[in-house]
Amino acid sequence: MAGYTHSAFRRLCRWLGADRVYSELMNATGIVFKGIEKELAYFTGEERPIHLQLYGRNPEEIAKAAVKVVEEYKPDAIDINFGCSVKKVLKAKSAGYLLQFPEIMGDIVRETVNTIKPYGVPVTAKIRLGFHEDNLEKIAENLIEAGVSLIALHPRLAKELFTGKARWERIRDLKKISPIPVVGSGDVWTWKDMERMFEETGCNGVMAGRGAISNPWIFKEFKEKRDYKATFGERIEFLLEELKLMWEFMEKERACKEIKMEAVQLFKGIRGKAKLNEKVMRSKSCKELVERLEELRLKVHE
Ligand SMILES: Cc1cc2nc3c(=O)[nH]c(=O)nc-3n(C[C@H](O)[C@H](O)[C@H](O)COP(=O)(O)O)c2cc1C
Repeated sequence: MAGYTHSAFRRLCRWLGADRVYSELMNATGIVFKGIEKELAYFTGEERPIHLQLYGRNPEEIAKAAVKVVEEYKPDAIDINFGCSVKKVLKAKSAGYLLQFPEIMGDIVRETVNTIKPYGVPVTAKIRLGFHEDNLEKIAENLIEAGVSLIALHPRLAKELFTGKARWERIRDLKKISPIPVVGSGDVWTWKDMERMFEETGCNGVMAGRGAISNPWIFKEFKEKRDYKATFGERIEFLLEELKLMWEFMEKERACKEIKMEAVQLFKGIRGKAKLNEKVMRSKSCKELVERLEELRLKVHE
């Protein structure tokens, strides 16, 4: 998930029980013309299996970007994003915009599958139901015919963004017609939602999105089949650990800015979150941020 699920966060999720992870989406045009952004593509062996995710508009360009990424990073799969519907990508007529054109989606997958075949890396896709209207069957047919290996479905329309409810029954419909694995996404807030999605849809995998950002312990909960409310101290430890891991591949001050977004998410379930957010957000330098987090950690242990 853009802005959150870099290598550091993914490693922590794997340690907490996630079975596989996806990178943030990366722009194929940027990769072809400017090179790969290390902060987005970087991962360690502990994260495997990992899908590195691309988005774009032009089949040849996406295939070219895929070759670059595969040669340099050797991911377990290349995923193509056809779901993102933020203004910037829609303006570029890419990602979620393409849900209106299932044939082009098929062309993109076919070109990428054929181009990276010699490397033995599968191509997967992340989709929504359609753009203005639900076009799932047509989209799935084109992707499957083009050789996609797995489809992850967030069953909302692109124009709906995150409004309304994810229509899980459409994950079940896709599963019924699909000869390849189907992963369900959408409104998975607790480990019980994960269980329910498996049961109600018959899907092969469940993808935790926003629920994992505010509660990465969701994976541990699912594995252990029990509620686990992480303490305040554990949340602070998580942030300090994440920051330390981020410094491996991200400039120090930048990492400190980025981690603040995750802090806000992790403090959601905590009493006195407004004060905490202020304390963390107001820190003006990396040094100050770390000092404040360390201080909060000590308070817990007092
Ligand atoms: C801030 C944010 C960033 C996201 N970035 C990505 C992304 O880079 N790639 C992707 O496939 N999905 C992305 N998603 C969509 C999620 O993967 C997921 O499909 C969606 O949030 C629905 O699941 P949820 O209700 O469990 O969050 C993003 C969602 C959010 C809220």
